[in-house]
Amino acid sequence: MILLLLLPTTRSSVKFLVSCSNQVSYFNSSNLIENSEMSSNFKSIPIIDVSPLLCNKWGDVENEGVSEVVKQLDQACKEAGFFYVKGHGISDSLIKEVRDMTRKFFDLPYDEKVKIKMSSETGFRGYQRIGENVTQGKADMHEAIDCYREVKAGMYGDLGKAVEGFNKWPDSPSNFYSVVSENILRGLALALGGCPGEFEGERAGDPFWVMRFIGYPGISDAKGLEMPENDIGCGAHTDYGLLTLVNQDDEIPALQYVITACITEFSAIILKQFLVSIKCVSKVRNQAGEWIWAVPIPGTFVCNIGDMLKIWSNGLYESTLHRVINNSPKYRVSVAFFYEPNFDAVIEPLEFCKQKLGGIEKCERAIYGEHLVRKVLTNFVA
Ligand SMILES: N=C(N)NCCCC[C@H](N)C(=O)O
Ligand SMILES: O=C(O)CCC(=O)C(=O)O
Ligand SMILES: [Fe+2]
Repeated sequence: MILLLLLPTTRSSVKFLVSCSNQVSYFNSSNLIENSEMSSNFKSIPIIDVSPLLCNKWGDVENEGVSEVVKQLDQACKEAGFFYVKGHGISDSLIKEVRDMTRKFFDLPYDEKVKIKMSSETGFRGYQRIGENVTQGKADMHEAIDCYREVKAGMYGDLGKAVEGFNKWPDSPSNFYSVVSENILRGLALALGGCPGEFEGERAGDPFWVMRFIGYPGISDAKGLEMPENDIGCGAHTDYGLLTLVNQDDEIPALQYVITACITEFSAIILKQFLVSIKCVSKVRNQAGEWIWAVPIPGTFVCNIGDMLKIWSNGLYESTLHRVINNSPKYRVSVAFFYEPNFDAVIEPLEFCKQKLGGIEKCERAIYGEHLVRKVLTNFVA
């Protein structure tokens, strides 16, 4: 399958995205013309076929297919910071059905939607209106339904009180997503140099999963494509747990990541000049990063690492900064599944990850539930 998309990014430049069977590549038109050595500014985002992880019985980790995926996962986490997942075994029709039912819900009149309103009384489960979620001090242009692993009263003591409650939405798709996530995590455990079961038991044997059904309004026709990119669907953030799988609408590029390592092949000066030349400076997060569109590839999930895997890996894997901007006139839906540690798990750099960095502990310890509750309590307008 070859898919070619032209994305208008700024007035003076167009980004080409080419997706073929195992990678998405992008390059910038202005640079292409000036630079005959195309390879130096050509980067690719891997599409990883995780099927060997899903059919593995995990007794035999020497399996050739598994080693190959593990290598790809390791490279993707160290270089791009996110990747596409295919070969996950979830049918195209189910993936689409989940988005369709989400779209149907958001199509309902506000009075209907608000019947399953999220509040502190529901343990932050349920519907939140456009602008209710706040990121970096700004109201986000999205509405959503949040579901969490259900928590009975008293289950996690005082810390768990904020998230006690039951879901306001059927949680059945979470079972499928859990199986895929669990197996990708086994691959990541191997990639880091541990055993496949590293994140089971007390660490993430009872994952505090989260599922968000999200809707992003399109820009109105009157504004057109010249609208400045300030209507942010979801501001720049990292995810909180282990790994995230995003089921995003086909044909609407809106999710963007910062690539942290890939760009080290350019010198920072050349990169800066290049970004100035395409008037892209405001999008730059740091010297080594630019915003990259994670264009939708039907049948895949976009996967990124969260804050807790960053700590467990001692910073070998970064929790990748990302944001959502829906510049299209169409309403966009996505369903994000977050595979997280146990609510009460203590997270500190794993010994074998510390060894890889000369025995130095690069990340501070955390308790997952504390991290989550801190986020949840500050994520919404009063
Ligand atoms: N990982 C999760 N649950 N994502 C929810 C949206 C992230 C944005 C949130 N306001 C924030 O600032 O984190
Ligand atoms: O809608 C998306 O593509 C991503 C959503 C996201 O990043 C989040 O909810 O944490
Ligand atoms: Fe996110």
